[in-house]
Amino acid sequence: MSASPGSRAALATRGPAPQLVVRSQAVDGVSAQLLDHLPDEGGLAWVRRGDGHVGWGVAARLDVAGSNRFQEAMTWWQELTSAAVIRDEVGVPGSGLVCFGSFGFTDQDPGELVVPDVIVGRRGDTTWVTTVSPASSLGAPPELVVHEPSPVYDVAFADGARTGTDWSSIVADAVRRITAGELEKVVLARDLIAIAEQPIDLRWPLHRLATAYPNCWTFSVDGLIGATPELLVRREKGLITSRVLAGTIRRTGDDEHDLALAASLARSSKDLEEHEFAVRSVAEALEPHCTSMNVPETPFVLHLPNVMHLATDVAGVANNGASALGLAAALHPSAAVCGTPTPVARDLIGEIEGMQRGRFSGPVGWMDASGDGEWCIALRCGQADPDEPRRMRLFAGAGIVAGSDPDAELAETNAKLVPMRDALGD
Ligand SMILES: C=C(O[C@H]1C=CC=C(C(=O)O)[C@@H]1O)C(=O)O
Repeated sequence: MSASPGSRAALATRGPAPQLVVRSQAVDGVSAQLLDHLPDEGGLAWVRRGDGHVGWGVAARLDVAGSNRFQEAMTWWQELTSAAVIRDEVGVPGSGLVCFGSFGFTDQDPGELVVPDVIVGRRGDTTWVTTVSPASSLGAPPELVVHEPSPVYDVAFADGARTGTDWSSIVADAVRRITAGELEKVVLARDLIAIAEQPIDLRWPLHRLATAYPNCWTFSVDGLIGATPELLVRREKGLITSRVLAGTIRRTGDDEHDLALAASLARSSKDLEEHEFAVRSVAEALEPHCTSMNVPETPFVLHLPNVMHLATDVAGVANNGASALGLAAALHPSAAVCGTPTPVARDLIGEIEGMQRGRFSGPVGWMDASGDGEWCIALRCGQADPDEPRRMRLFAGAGIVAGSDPDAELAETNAKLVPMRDALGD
């Protein structure tokens, strides 16, 4: 599966939203994994523990950038869904009309919403197919075929915008500026370039990510693929949830030692401080949208195969009609990917990080016609190069506070790059 170079400009929808006819039907006897159904071009995916949905084709698409991007996307989706004729015979989250989407970290980084022609979804024992067609040409549900991805061989990795040593020195600079009182926390990121012998079939790393990181959300949207552990926001039937992560320790592979490390993470004042900034930013952004909110006082330790994180699950009851995307817009950028205070951290990132993040650390997810959906933060991910299909940019960042050690932060970003490196066969 390639990223369909050039699709961004060619398929951009700027005029009135098209009128779509949508039908979701349950299908029996489908035992293949959702990702197995992805064709070799332009597939979309959102999978966790075998559930989720995959899609292909483009029934409608909006490309957005600029300070009004979230509002533009919401208006487009509102118009598209109100004009659509939807026959949903399944009635579970993800059936009916859905779009996949991703947004840049900054206003200038482009993002998109995509409605596929075909969506295959699964929730527990229910598997369904959704077809989306223009009103004039109602399509029949396709035969579900299993496709084999091509293995990725001989991947070489090279520094991206900065060497590790240079990146550590900008972390040291950030620590000085935090100590001087300019700000409290900033999240700094770096990139790594992966170059394979042959064009990269994105389905290969996607399968490996979904297998190795079943508790993460494995995604593919327009050439951005990854397995993220951080749920920015889910809205489902009036319930709003968010999983906030910040504060990290590497795993060693020795279970007993890792348990001791988890205990030290839970006591680390530097990590607890870093985590607290992130929780506060999420709680403050969600508060106007919730009647009652549960924000646990103490984080738990989330164990992933490569790292452990301090984690807090925030929950609330929606008190207004804000869609999942509206909530994601209110939350982005949280202090898990930007810092505190947000504007100062954002400026510092622009000043010293030395690279364009693109859609890394922006919202990535999906939404249905009622506005329910899930938006995660695009972490542990890579961006396929639209001009060179053998190449991907991989990303990782780390939260910097007054007590941060630049070498330890560099090691942390290396641990966060492991999922994508392994998925590409390193
Ligand atoms: C910015 C990243 O992680 C964020 C999410 C979890 C833990 C983080 C940390 O401990 O620094 C970061 O805030 C990344 O994975 O690239």
